[in-house]
Amino acid sequence: MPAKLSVNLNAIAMLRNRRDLPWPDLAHFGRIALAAGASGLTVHPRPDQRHIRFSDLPVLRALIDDEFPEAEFNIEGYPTEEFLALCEAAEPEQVTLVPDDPSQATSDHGWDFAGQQDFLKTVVARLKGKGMRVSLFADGDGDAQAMALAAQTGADRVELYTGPYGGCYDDPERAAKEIDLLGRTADAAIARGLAVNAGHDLTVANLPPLARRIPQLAEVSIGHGLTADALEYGMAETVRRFRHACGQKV
Ligand SMILES: CC(=O)[C@@H](O)[C@H](O)COP(=O)(O)O
Ligand SMILES: NCC(=O)COP(=O)(O)O
Repeated sequence: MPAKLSVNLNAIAMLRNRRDLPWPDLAHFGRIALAAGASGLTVHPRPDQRHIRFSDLPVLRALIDDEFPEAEFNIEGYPTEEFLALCEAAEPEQVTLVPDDPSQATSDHGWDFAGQQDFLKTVVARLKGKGMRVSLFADGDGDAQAMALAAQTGADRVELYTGPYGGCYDDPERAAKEIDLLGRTADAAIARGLAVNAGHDLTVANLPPLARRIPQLAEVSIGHGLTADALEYGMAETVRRFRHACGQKV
């Protein structure tokens, strides 16, 4: 089965937050994404709310429940008490736990499954006890032992961190090495009974080779590259609309 696409709204939220105005409106763009066939919406609220605001969560939950009941809500983040309470209130179908520090610009590594084993076991059990699927952000470095430890936490899935692969956009040789490592990590995860998601810096160009190497890929969550493409493919029509608003003949 092809991988499902969950559209990450963080980049659109960051654009919105440049002004004290309600656009671009997250629910509006979430609706467009789901109406176009996306399987779900992903958000990664951070403690400073620099992109997703906590108040966005009930709005997006209601959008899915009221208009797209087949779709999934995926909330990503570091499991502080505040984050866990947000998840318990929004009841996403999936929570992706990410070991990011509030000072990080973006997520840039997976969990230390040995060092954080007890902590993860507790958090995974709490979320699963409330009916949420749990995925753990993981380095795609080919470490089979790490996948064994990830499975021992009780999680349902891992999300392979594809940032290093995404960074190889101009270096096909390095990209091939990264795909090999990601593929071996996925093989080890699947052998331990974990399903495999992937995300970070995925694009229309780099996704097909990854999906060929990992045919069991359950879901990809994509925000930055997808938002960049949305701007590109919508720019010409938008300029025409603004020229018309200027009074020009279009
Ligand atoms: C978990 C992860 O990989 C991230 O890609 C993240 O959710 C993206 O969010 P930002 O774009 O806000 O960094
Ligand atoms: N989990 C990864 C994600 O949601 C999106 O990451 P990116 O495409 O914005 O890099």
